[in-house]
Amino acid sequence: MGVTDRQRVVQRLKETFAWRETPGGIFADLSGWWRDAEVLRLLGPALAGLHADPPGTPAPTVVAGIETRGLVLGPLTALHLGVGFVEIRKDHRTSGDPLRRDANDPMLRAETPPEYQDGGLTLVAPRRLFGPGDRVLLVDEWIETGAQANAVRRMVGESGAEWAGVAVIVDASESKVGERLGVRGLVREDDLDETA
Ligand SMILES: O=P(O)(O)OC[C@H]1O[C@H](OP(=O)(O)OP(=O)(O)O)[C@H](O)[C@@H]1O
Repeated sequence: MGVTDRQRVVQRLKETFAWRETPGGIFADLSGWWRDAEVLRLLGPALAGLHADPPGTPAPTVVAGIETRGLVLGPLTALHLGVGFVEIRKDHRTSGDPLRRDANDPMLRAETPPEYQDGGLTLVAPRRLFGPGDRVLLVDEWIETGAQANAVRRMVGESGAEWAGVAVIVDASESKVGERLGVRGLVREDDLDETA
């Protein structure tokens, strides 16, 4: 992706983003991003390109994405990299899925801290989907505390695969979290003008 395309997608991301005031507080409304054909066309290459920094960084062999938005952005990025995609599920949302309860298909599991999102989250993925020899790039729309990305990194480590970092649209992480997890973002949260 050329510099111009990267600048263009960042511009469109800002233009189609909205902070919405609700009775529960101010929330980021990302629906304008997915509705915009140009954002959708440019996001995969833009997220894939983040990982090539610094130049010479070995390419990922697989992309992973956490539900919900990672299931959209991960495949867009994987398509551009020419690799496959692994869905990382939230365990409490998979309780009705018999495939997640198959003893012959063991799961990698990792928990966030218990105070995260009022009680903690357990992330799961089938163990057979990545392992030694793989470099796993996590793709997401937003990173803040890094709790979910850190849980995925532990799953990747347990599998024997290598961690290739996180490519994200909005990096709202503290610098020490970003450095520890290898986060690269298209925009910082501060770039999303509150008055947009
Ligand atoms: O850096 P962190 O503090 O871990 O936060 C970032 C995570 O939070 C959001 O997921 P969320 O659980 O809100 O996804 P949802 O759309 O499924 O509710 C986002 O997609 C990241 O996965």
